[in-house]
Amino acid sequence: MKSTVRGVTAVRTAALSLESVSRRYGGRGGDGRGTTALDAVSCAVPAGSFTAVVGPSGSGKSTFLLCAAGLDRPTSGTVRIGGTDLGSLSEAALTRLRRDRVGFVFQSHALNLVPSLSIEENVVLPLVLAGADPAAADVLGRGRELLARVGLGGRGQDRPSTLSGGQQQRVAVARALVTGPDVIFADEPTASLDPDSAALVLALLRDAVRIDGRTVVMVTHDPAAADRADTVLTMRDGRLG
Ligand SMILES: Nc1ncnc2c1ncn2[C@@H]1O[C@H](COP(=O)(O)OP(=O)(O)OP(=O)(O)O)[C@@H](O)[C@H]1O
Repeated sequence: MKSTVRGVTAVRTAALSLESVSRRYGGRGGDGRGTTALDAVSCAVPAGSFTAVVGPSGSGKSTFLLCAAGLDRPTSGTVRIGGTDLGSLSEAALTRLRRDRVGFVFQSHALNLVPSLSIEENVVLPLVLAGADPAAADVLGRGRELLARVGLGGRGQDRPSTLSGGQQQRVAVARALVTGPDVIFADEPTASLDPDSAALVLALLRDAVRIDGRTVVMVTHDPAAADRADTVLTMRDGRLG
């Protein structure tokens, strides 16, 4: 099945699609009593692409990410991840979808990792939460493979606090990849990093797309980060412009 979104013919296999998604806070919006943070936003993100979402402060980027990732429910409209309509899911099913089919990299490296777990345990946490045995050879192997991939092969037994901010963000990217998700959402993943660490994190996200065929959607204020994307979506006053 095909549908037309913003004048672009989008196949149903888009990794992520939004159809006329609105999110209003605290009132009806447009009448001075509330805020329309997202205003009938439609877009289709093809599988295997890297999309940056940019725009001025308050334009709705975070709200876009929260709704697109199933962390918040839109007031109206439809969000699909891998063809699944998030609005049709119960809270429990939505939680499972976020765990199994979505990866997250947040802005603050301090918030990304669980301090009491080793780095390797952090990487495989989504698998363990889904019921995998943390001691199983394939789980351990996957964790080690991904840590080697992000250049931290020897650090698996260490705690996150022993790593630099940039190294912690690289662990967060490894964890975001561990389930082979439909979409990886990254919210300002380079905001707290020096330029060299930021470049490394962006290269890893780029490789996730180029090598693994993953789909990355990244909110950023950083022009250098947006430059690495295939597509740049610009938000203004809750709309894509
Ligand atoms: N929980 C909330 N309750 C009420 N209003 C909100 C809420 N979250 C966001 N808003 C409002 O929605 C609009 C869009 O906010 P949002 O955080 O999505 O913008 P942003 O582009 O991510 O901004 P920034 O770049 O500063 O992080 C703003 O007017 C904001 O004040």
